[in-house]
Amino acid sequence: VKDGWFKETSTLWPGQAMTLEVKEILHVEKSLYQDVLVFQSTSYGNVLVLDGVIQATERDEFSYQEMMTHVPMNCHPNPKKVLVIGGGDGGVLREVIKHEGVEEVVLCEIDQAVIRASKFLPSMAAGFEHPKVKVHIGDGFAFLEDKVDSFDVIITDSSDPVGPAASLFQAKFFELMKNALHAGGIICTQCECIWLHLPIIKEVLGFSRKLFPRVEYGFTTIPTYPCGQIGLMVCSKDPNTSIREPVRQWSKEQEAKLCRYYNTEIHKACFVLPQFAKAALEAP
Ligand SMILES: NCCCN[C@H]1CC[C@H](N)CC1
Repeated sequence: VKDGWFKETSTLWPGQAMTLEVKEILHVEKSLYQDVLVFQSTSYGNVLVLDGVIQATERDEFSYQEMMTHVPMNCHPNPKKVLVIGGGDGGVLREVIKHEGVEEVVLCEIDQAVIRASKFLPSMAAGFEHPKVKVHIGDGFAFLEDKVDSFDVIITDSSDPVGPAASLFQAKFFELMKNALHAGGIICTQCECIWLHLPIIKEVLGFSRKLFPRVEYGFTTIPTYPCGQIGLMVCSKDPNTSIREPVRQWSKEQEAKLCRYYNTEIHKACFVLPQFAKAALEAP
């Protein structure tokens, strides 16, 4: 933090940086895996930063958490068992339990320090309170090694492929997720940005298309992520899952009560890509 401003730089977005004005530093910790920072910003609420990269701000996190959760969940007819890999800030958990049919959601987070830091973003940490939630501290890779036919939906809410989350962007991990899914199971993974990472996205789509009969790539808008948007890749084991069309939807009133970003129209719209991305990413 310099002159009261936090600057987000990364080799993953060379030559550009998001800066947020800092009101107060709330928490600094060096965990076993990464540097953890929480600060109160002047305009985006409290901000969670891992290894210098913005993970969530109170003002705009709902865009990412809602889309990463409700797009896959509403593609499944009756999701009961849900697994979240990563997501130690609690945001996705908070969204998953909005689906009443869910019986259990397991969170597998490698770094306990992230869960501790999430207490500084109470609207997200609230996700941990629910009786349906079970927390496992460990590596998602190792956790999935002995899981077969266990989950209806798996959401990989990871940081970027540099550091602790690097292994979550490799083909082997997607094989593990596929094996851990029930028949008809659906995965959703954080899948970077079309303005910055077309090669990474292309690679992930490539091996996913070999593993799953249905693969779709979409994005959501979120001011404090690089280039103001982040992608999500949704895959289904069932070739008949449309993914672009939800099989479940809330009423307009329910939607208004439960969500600030997600709705049925934006579920469909998020998969509409601009020409440069469509050309680069469409199946060969
Ligand atoms: N649950 C926190 C979200 C983690 N995903 C982010 C995607 C964009 C990245 N630059 C940083 C992590």
